[in-house]
Amino acid sequence: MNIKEKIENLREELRTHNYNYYVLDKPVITDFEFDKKLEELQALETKHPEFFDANSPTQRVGGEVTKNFNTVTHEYRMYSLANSYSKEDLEDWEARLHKLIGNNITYTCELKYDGVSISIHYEKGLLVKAVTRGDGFQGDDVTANVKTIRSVPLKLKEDFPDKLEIRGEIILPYKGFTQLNQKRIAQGEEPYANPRNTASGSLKLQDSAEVAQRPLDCLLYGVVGEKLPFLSHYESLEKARQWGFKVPPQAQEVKDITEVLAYLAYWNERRHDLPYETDGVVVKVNNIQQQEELGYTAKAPRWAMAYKFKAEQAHTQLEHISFQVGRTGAITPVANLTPVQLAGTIVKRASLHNADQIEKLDVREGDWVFVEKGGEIIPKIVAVDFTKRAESLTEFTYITTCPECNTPLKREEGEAQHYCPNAKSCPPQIIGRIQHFISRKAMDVEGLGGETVALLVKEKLIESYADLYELKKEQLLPLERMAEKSADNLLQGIEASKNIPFERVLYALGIRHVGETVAKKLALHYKNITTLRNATKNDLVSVDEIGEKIADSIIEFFGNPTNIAFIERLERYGLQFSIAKELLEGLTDKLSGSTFVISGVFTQVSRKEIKTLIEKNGGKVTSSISAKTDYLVAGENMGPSKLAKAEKLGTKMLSEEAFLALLN
Ligand SMILES: NC(=O)c1ccc[n+]([C@@H]2O[C@H](COP(=O)([O-])OP(=O)(O)OC[C@H]3O[C@@H](n4cnc5c(N)ncnc54)[C@H](O)[C@@H]3O)[C@@H](O)[C@H]2O)c1
Ligand SMILES: [Zn+2]
Repeated sequence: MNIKEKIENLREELRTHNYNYYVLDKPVITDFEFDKKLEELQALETKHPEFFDANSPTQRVGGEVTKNFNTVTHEYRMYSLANSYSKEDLEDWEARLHKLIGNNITYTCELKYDGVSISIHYEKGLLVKAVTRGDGFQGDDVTANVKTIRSVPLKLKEDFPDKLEIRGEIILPYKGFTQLNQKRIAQGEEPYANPRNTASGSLKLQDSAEVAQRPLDCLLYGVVGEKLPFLSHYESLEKARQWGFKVPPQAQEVKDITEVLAYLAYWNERRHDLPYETDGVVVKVNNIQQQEELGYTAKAPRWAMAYKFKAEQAHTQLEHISFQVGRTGAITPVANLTPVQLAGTIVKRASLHNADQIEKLDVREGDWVFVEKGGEIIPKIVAVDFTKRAESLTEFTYITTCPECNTPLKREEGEAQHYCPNAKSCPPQIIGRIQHFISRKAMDVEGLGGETVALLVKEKLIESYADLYELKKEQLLPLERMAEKSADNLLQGIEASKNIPFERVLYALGIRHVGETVAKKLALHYKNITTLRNATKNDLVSVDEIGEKIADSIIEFFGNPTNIAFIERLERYGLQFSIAKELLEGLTDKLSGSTFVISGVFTQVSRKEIKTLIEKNGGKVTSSISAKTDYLVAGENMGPSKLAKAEKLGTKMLSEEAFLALLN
C-alpha cells in the first residue's frame, strides 16, 4: 500500500466510525482507538501536504444532520476541539499562543462533559430554538426535545441580552442511566451500553413525550454572539449562571500551563466522584478579545484545547469463565474476576464475547488480565499479563453442552456464537422468549415485568408466551408480592395487548434475526401471518432487506409444529395476525426498487410524511447518499455536503413538487 492509499483508507475508516458514533450511536471501537487512528491520519497528512483534502475527517466536524428533524443553519459555526495527550502537547500549544498573541494570557479550565453538543437560542429571554451540532454548519432542530430537560431554563433571569446563543452538552447522569437500565432489564429489554450514546439517542427520539421520560441534563460551557456583556470566558460562565443556566462549578481560572497541569492531575483522580461522565478537561484562553484574534482552524478554535483522560485499565485475576444463555440460545462466555476498582466502579465481570475471542487472547482460568472500559458498560479484557502466568494453567477448552440444560451446543458456519438448540425446554430461553414477547417494543404488556415472568415460569404457571393468555387471578394471588391490585393490572395488561398491531406481534414472536424493522417490512409485504407462513425462501429473499439468513430463520420457525401451535392459540385468544386497515390504505408499489434520500426542509408535507409516502409506495429510504441512491428529495436549506455528494454522483434530484407529482 502506498502513502496515498494508506491515507485514503484511514479517511474512509474514520468516516465509517463517525457514522457509527454520531448517527447510529453505536460505536464499534473505543474513543481511545478512534483518537489514535485520527492522530495517525493527522501525522500522515502533515508529512504529505500534497494529499490534503478539505473533506478529510481531520478537517471536519464528525457529525451529520439527520433526516428526521428540520435542518437549521448555524449562525455561528459549531466546532470540535483540538486534542492534546501530554504535558508537551500543552506546552507546545502555549508556545504557539505566545507567538500569536504575546505572553499575557490566562486560561479557564473546565471539565469536558461527555454527551452531545447543543446550541440553544434565546430571544428576549425566552427559549426559541435548540439545535444539534450536526456537521458544524447545520444541525437538527430538536427544540421540542430540549424543552423537556428540566434544568434548561425556558425563561431567563436578570439582565440578559436581547438575543443570546448558548452552547452546552446534553448528558445523562450516572444515576438516571442506571435507573433507566434497571427499568429496561425489568421489562426484559436489553440495557443501554453507556450514558453518552444513550443521551445522544434520546435527543434524537421523534416523540418528545418519550424524551421527557429520560432523565437528561444539560451543562453549559459557552456563550456566543456580538457585544456580549463580559470580557473573559470565566465571566461568561458566571453570567450564564446568573441567567439561570446550569454551569458546573468546577470551572477554574488559572494563570499558566503549570496550573493547568495541576487542574488536570486533580480531576484525573477525582472525576469519578462527579455524578456524570467526563472524558477530559478543556482549557480555554480566557480573554474574549484574544480569542477573537486567535480565531479558528477548519475544525476547532485555536484558543481552546482538550486534554483527554486516559482510558483506565485495571489489572486483576480471572477466577473462572462462566456462560450465559440468551433468549435465542446464544451462548456468551463471561470472565469472573477478582473484584477490582475501575473508572469509578467495582468490576467483577468482563465480557469475553465468544470462543474465538478466548482463543485470540489465549486467556486461561487463573490468568492475570488487563481490563478496560470502552464504549460498553460491561468492561472487556484487552490482554493477558503473560509475565504473571503460572505454569500450571492449562489452555481453556470451550464448553460443548449447554450449561443450563446439557444439550450439545451448535455453531453455524460463519457465525461466532455457539447456540443451545434446545429452544423448547432450555429454561433461560423459555424465560427470555417470554420477556421479549412482553417487552415495550413488542407486546408492551403493562403490569408485567421481566422478574415476574421468571417467577411465573419458576412456579410453572406458564411455559410459553401463549400461556400468558390463560392466566387466572386465583393462580396469581398466592405469588410473592402479588397483591390483588397488581394481579388485576397484570391481567388487564395482557388483555390490552390483544390490540397490539400485527407487525409488533410478529416481532414479539421472537423469530431469530427478525428485529423491529424486519418485522415491519414482512408485515407490510405479506399482510397476514398465513401468507407469510406459506412464503418460500425465494419469495422471502425478494423482499427488500430480507437476506438469506433471515429467510432461513423464518422458514425454520414456521417449520416447527410447536411454533405453529402457539400461533394458532394466539389467534384464538384474539391477537392481531393481519395488518391494520389504515396501514393498507394507499399502499402501492409505484416506487418499488428505488432508493431515496430526503434532505432539507419542506413546505407542503413534513419530512416524516415524505418518508411514509415513499415506504407505502414500495420505495426505500436511507440516510446517506451513495451510488445506490436513485433520488434525492431536496427541500430548502439542504446540507452543502449532501448537495456536493449528489452532484458528484449525479444523483437525480427531486423538488418537493416533483416528488409529489411522481406519486400521482
Ligand atoms: N469510538 C468511535 O467510533 C468514535 C467515532 C467518532 C468520534 N468519537 C469520539 O468523539 C469525540 C470526537 O468528537 P468531537 O468532534 O465532538 O470532539 P470532542 O468531543 O473531542 O470535542 C468537542 C466537543 O466537546 C464538547 N465539550 C464538552 N465539554 C466542553 C467544554 N467544557 N467546553 C467546550 N466543549 C466541551 C463540545 O460539545 C464539543 O462539541 C472523541 O472523543 C472521539 O474519540 C468516537
Ligand atoms: Zn440449553
